[in-house]
Amino acid sequence: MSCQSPIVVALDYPTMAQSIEMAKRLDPSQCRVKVGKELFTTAGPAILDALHKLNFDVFLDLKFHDIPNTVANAVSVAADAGVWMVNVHASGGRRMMEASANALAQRADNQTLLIAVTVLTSMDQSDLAEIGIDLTPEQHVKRLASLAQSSGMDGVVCSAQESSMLSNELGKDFVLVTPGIRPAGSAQGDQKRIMTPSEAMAAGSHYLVMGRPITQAADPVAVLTQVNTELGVFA
Ligand SMILES: O=c1ccn([C@@H]2O[C@H](COP(=O)(O)O)[C@@H](O)[C@H]2O)c(=O)[nH]1
Repeated sequence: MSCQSPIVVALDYPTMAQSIEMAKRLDPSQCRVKVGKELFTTAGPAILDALHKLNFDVFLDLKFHDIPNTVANAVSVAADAGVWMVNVHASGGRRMMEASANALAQRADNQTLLIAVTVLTSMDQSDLAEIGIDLTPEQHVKRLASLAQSSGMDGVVCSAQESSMLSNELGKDFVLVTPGIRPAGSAQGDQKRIMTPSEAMAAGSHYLVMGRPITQAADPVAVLTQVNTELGVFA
């Protein structure tokens, strides 16, 4: 399915039925979808097949973080399942990321994007300090994203607050996937480093992950349509 929109809707639900109910209300030409830990833990790989049958591009957001052999094999199985995008943690290090990138590169005609999580959008400087990292989020994101790029990743997950810096440092083709997207007036929740959809696109983000502002809205389709319209997706 060819999707013009940069929006990736996070289907964070405790049952497969709820996620499919939402997916059926959405149009795969107007958004992609993301399967994270909650949904995958309840539904397993069947959810990927179900969403593919509905013609969605699927981002499998399991943030793999383990020894190189384990992560490379997990990424390969995700590609077998036909997901559009899969991710690992950049903090797993160069050998883990290189092994994962090599696993996908060895596949004939690989179509799956492989990206690395830098600093979670729910974290600020005080959270980093508590785990022994005496850098600003921007400094740590820059370090991990540079490592990810030189380890063969197609891009990173970061906050849109770092998109402009990363776009300048690492080039416009390095894919920037940004959660923590909050339309003006929507609840911040547990996210610390946020931006509006328009600000994020202007900063250089390629894909905008949106969960609760869409899935918990009274009219999810109306919110998605409004964001797409603001971004000029269908102008
Ligand atoms: O740094 C990260 C990495 C992943 N996420 C995921 O994105 C969505 C965001 O959902 P909202 O409801 O829009 O906050 C969620 O699935 C997270 O697991 C992230 O937020 N930050």
